[in-house]
Amino acid sequence: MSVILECKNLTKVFGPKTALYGLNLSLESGRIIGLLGPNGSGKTTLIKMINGLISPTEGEVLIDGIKPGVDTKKIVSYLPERSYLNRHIRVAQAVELFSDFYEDFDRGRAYDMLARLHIERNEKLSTMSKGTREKVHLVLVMSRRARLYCLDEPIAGVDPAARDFILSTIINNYDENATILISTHLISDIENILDEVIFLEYGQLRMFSSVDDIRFNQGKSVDTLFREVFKC
Ligand SMILES: Nc1ncnc2c1ncn2[C@@H]1O[C@H](COP(=O)(O)OP(=O)(O)OP(=O)(O)O)[C@@H](O)[C@H]1O
Repeated sequence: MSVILECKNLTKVFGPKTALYGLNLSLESGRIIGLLGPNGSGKTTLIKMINGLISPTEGEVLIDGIKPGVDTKKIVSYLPERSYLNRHIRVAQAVELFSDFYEDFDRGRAYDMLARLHIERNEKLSTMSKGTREKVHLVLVMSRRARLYCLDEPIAGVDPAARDFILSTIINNYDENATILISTHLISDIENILDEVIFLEYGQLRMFSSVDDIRFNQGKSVDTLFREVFKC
């Protein structure tokens, strides 16, 4: 398996706050990885640096061996914490936008997922509920044939019944050689699809483990372990 993401001494300082301290991490292709940690532990900061939205203060992040930039945007599909889609457009226009923007976008895949979620092509984003708008953005992001997907809280606003559907859509639609990095607080909803988990604490790597190791060697669910490790 090849390494798709590498963080070397990755550090981000915002004024008096250090959001990430010398993070060293190496993620292999073909895995679904949960990026977990309490509020303020650095998850979004890491995802933003992978996507080149903010630059490291020290150290570096490499995607398939290269620094974030135009070339990495071709292989990384990113779902931000808050949707940037223009609310005045319709679903079909959002699909066209992604299709024009990304060579790896699969329109058929997007329309298939939208139909299964009962989302009409003609509907305006402004008239949708927040959760439905989030589903549209996730569908667009997952309809790319990317090498690395970075999903920042993908199911936070989605009802529990739709969560299962969305998670199965995620696993059924991604190429087996791709990697998915998912930041979430909804651990019990998501842990069944994860291969590995990263626990961040105060901007540092507290643990990086396979889910099988947590289940079989420690005899716990990831959710239970998280609650024990980060007990307030
Ligand atoms: N633009 C910024 N300016 C100043 N401080 C920031 C900025 N962005 C993040 N931080 C700080 O960096 C730390 C990490 O924030 P980050 O958003 O990465 O955490 P998180 O793990 O994603 O949290 P949550 O689970 O609440 O979304 C926090 O202390 C936060 O206040």
